[in-house]
Parts: sequence; structure tokens; C-alpha cells
Amino acid sequence: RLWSYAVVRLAWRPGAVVRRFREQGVHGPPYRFLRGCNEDVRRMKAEADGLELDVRDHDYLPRIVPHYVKWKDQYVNLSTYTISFNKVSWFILYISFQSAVCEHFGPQPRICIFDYELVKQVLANKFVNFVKNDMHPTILAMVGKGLGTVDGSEWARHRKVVTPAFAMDKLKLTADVISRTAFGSSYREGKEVFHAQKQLQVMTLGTLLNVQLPGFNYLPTKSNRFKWMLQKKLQNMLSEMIQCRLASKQSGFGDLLGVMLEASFTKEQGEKQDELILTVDEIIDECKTFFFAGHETTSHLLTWTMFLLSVYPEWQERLREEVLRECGKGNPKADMLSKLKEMTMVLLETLRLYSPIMFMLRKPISDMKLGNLNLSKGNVIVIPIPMLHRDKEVWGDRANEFDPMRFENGVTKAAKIPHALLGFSMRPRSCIGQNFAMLEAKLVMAMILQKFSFTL
Ligand code: HEM
Repeated sequence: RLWSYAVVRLAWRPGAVVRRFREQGVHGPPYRFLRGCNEDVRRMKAEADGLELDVRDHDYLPRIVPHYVKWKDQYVNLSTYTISFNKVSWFILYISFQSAVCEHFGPQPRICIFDYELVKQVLANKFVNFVKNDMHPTILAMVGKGLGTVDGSEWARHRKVVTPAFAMDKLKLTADVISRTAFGSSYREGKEVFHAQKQLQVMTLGTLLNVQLPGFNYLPTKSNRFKWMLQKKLQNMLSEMIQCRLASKQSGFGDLLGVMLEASFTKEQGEKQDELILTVDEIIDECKTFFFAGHETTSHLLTWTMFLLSVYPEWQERLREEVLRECGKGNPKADMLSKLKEMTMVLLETLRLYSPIMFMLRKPISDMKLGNLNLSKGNVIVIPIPMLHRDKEVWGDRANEFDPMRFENGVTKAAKIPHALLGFSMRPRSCIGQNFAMLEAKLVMAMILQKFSFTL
């Protein structure tokens, strides 16, 4: 049944979808039976592999996502699409055979949008008409069925419980704890979790463009057995950390897990029990989400900040002066970090040029209109952050240049529209850890700048 279902789907669906979009003026690369556009992507990426960039050339798109650059040039001009607010918006349709990363089997049509107004309609939709794309079970086991992956009322429940953990007063405490202990014992515990997640990530992402047979994930192959072992290890480690914390009644300790446990379990006297409380399993999932969502993103931001400060030594010197002026030579305290204005500008500019998250995916919960375009339930929308961050109409002619001064008057004044920086996305599903990440990045950079100068 599964096979006949798959074959029927493969045979008719992409063709019909492509036709439907072409009729609406949206074009894209040709669909190839069973392979979607994956082979083209693979080939173009291999060709771009040898491309070398100058360290001051921040337009890495032809090197990293050559298929987007090529398809945008090729199809977007051909398919100008006018939408109601009198502006021209751009779409590309491409079909990806994404069985290795999402649960969906078979080719999946994707509409890539390059227009900020449409992006706002998708992300800031208060009726939550667009939800996250389905995730492959392996990825779900790695990142957890937490805040970042649940939708609808489930999402609202999780977000409400988790939000207090990221309140600014709690974060200040966390920053002081990090600062005092310089990533002490909790880091050692966490390292194991990061390691297991990293191994799972490498295994999964390595097969990103592979076509997988349905049911393959359930076969006891060598790699599947290794994957299951890692998943179990991850689950057990987190469960032990939580149980241990609960048993020692240390939930009040000022770190994220402590604050989350507090928010999930404590009730004021007389307050009636409501469904906001998360179960231990849900907290385990939320921990996986935080480890995953918070680790590599922040580490990428720090890496690229170090890179940019090496390439622009004048900015490195400016930041060092600011750090020594505001924090002296000792461990920076949270209130000192909030005074590092130029540091914030550099971090935001790094986030713009080298956004740790490249794409956000959404799909409509029912047939609906986006601008003038008719979308069907399940058509995936791709929001390519680095391409939007280089939109010259919005960021100006020098969009590809490193210029922290554009953030001199704050994030909302940095471009022609207030919500142009998408590095942390936008409400309601904006990054819940953004203040934490910025605080963490400022702390680490301040401590490095106090003691070292660096070159590329
Ligand atoms: C520089 C660091 C970070 C960047 C660039 C970043 C970026 C993002 C982006 C773009 C999203 C939206 C994704 C989407 O809607 O598809 C997101 C969501 C999220 N981030 Fe972050 N993030 C960072 C750090 C963190 C940290 C430190 C944590 C937690 C400790 C965290 C937890 C989350 C969670 C839970 C969500 C889902 C929120 C929701 O759907 O309500 N992130 N992040």
C-alpha cells in the first residue's frame, strides 16, 4: 500500500503542482522524476566548491547556495509577479526530494520568497495560518518536540511556560553565574549532550540530499542501530540531569533548566493547577531544543564575529577600548554588558551578514492566498535569510559590506523597514533565546578582547 501510494504521488503530484504555479506566473527549475531538483543542487554545489572569496567579500551566496543565486537570476525575472500592494514580489518554485530531513515522503514543491512584505505576512501572521514544516523523526529525536517544533495551542502552552526562563532579570543572573564559574560543572555535563547531538546531526545532514525509501528508518541497519543508540543515550542523559536536579531540590539554581523547572512545577499557594505545567518528558524535549537551538547558533555568531574583527582590526580596537572602559579588566557583570553599544552593533552586523540560520520553512494550514498567489495546504514556503539580508532596496547599495554603523540607532532603524533583520526571526515565533544569546556573545567577546588581540 505504501509503495502504490508513493508511486501514485510521485507520478502526478509534482506535475500538477508545477502547472498550477506556472499558470500563476511562478517558475522554477525542471522537476526530475524521483529526484526533484536535488541532483541539480548537488552538482551546482560541487562546482562552487572551488570558488575562493576575498576575506572582505561578504557575498558568500554563489559559494554556499549557488542554486538559489542561479535560479533567482534565471526564473525570477521571467516570473515577475505583481501583488496587491503595488509592489513586485519574487517567487521561485523548486521541488526538493527531502525525505531525509522531513517526514513527508516524495518530492515537495517549495516556493521561495524574496520579498520582505510577504515574509512579514508569513511570519507575523497573528492567526498562525503558517506552521513549521514536518520534521523527520530522526531530527525530531535530536532537537526534541519542543518549542521550536510544536504548533498551535501546543506551542502557546510551551511558550508560556518557557518564557519566564528568558526574562531579562533571570538572564542577568545567568550571565553572572556563567561569568563567575566560567562554564564550570554544568558545561561538563552539557558537553556530553552536545556531543551526542552533534553525532546525530552529522549522520542526518550527511544524507540531506539522498533519496530514502519509505520505512528505511525502521530497518535495523548498522547506521540505524547506531542512531537509535545515540538517541537513547541523549534521552537518558537529559532525564538523569533533570531527575538529579529534582532530587536535590536545586531547581531554583539560576540557570535555564532551573528556571524552567521552577516555571513548570511551582505554584503559588492557592493557585489552582492548570494545564501550563510541562511533564518531565516535555521538559526533556525542551532541553534538547535548547541545547540544539542555542549551541551551534551562538557558536557560529561568535566564530564570524571573531573573523570580522580580525579582518577589520580598527573595529577590534574600538571594541577593546569600549570593553576596557565599561568593564575594566575583571570579569564583566551583566549591568556592564548592557552598556557595550558598539559591541551590540558589531554582533548585529555579524548576524546580518553571517546569519547562523539560513532558511526558515513554513507551510499553510489550509488553501490560502499569499499576496495574489494561491497556495494549497502543504506547499512549503522558503524564507532565505541571507538573500533578504542582502536586499539592496532595503539595506542600501552597500548591503554586502560590513558596516556596524548601520545599527547605530538600533535594530529597527538599520534599514528602510523596521523588521529587516531576520536573524532571530520575528514575533510571534521569534527566537526565545535571543537576549540570552546576545548576552552570552557579549560576555565571551568581552572576556576575549580583555586579554587577547587576534588576526586571521
Ligand atoms: C545567535 C544565536 C541564535 C540565533 C541566530 C537564533 C535564531 C533563531 C531563529 C531564526 C529562530 C526562528 C526559527 C524558525 O522560526 O524557523 C529561532 C527560534 C528559536 N530559538 Fe533561537 N537563535 C539563537 C540562539 C538561541 C538560544 C541561545 C536558544 C535557547 C537557549 C534558542 C532557542 C530557540 C527556540 C526555543 C526557538 C523556537 C521559538 C518558537 O518557535 O517559539 N535560540 N532562533
